[in-house]
Amino acid sequence: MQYDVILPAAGSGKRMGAGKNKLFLELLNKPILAHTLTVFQDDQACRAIYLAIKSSEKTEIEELLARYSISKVVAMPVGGDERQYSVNACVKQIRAADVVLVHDAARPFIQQETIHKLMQKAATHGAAIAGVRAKDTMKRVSNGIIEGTVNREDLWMIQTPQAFNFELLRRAQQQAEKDGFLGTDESMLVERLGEVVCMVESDYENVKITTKEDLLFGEAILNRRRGGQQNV
Ligand SMILES: Nc1ccn([C@@H]2O[C@H](COP(=O)(O)OP(=O)(O)OP(=O)(O)O)[C@@H](O)[C@H]2O)c(=O)n1
Ligand SMILES: C[C@](O)(CO)[C@H](O)COP(=O)(O)O
Repeated sequence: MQYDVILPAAGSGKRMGAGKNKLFLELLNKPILAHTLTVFQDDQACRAIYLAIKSSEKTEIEELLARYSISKVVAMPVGGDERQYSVNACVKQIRAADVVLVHDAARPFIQQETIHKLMQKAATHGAAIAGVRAKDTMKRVSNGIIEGTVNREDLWMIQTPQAFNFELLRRAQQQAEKDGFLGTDESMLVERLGEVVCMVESDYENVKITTKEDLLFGEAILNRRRGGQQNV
């Protein structure tokens, strides 16, 4: 079984505060984007990569693909002002596919085991997303006042990849576009169609590099993996 992957990489990295797209920041002397691309380049189950980019970064990304021998990128559409629009720009480039994964390019630590579980679940159930159980108590707050505590037993922190039967993903994106609906992940677009979305437990290392603290965590993860240290 194979899958195609959409990697939205057209963000601005505002919360990182680096003054540039955070995906060009390096972890152990390799750009975050290169780390993420390498995961899918090295996965024999990955047939093709669709990469949403900023038009101003096209040359830099082409140089990065050459430097890291990334040959599976088949399209680099220009992304939109919102993550959802960047993903949709890639969806519109795909003529036909069975299972398509959507994965934040800012999540370089995804493990192949999780990817393959998602691919298989989406093939049989239509939609499956990665996540981990909430570790902190979650509360609703209004104007600085606690309104209530959410039952943590049912709460998951959602990640990517999010895997879909391609026709379902395309239909969900088309309906959201028609309705002017903007979500924060692809699962929301499928949920609003009334379709079932399955949860696949990922791991706490699959963080999205968002603020500068995540860079410290990320380098620690890579050092541990390179050192082969399991229980650190
Ligand atoms: N208009 C956008 C916004 C985000 N992304 C991508 O979606 C992923 C997750 O988005 P996020 O972590 O929010 O990245 P940024 O939007 O760059 O960060 P910020 O919100 O801090 O600006 C990233 O790989 C980012 O490049 C994208 O392709 N197009
Ligand atoms: C898709 C996502 O990574 C799931 O947690 C998250 O919603 C992306 O949010 P962002 O603000 O676009 O980074």
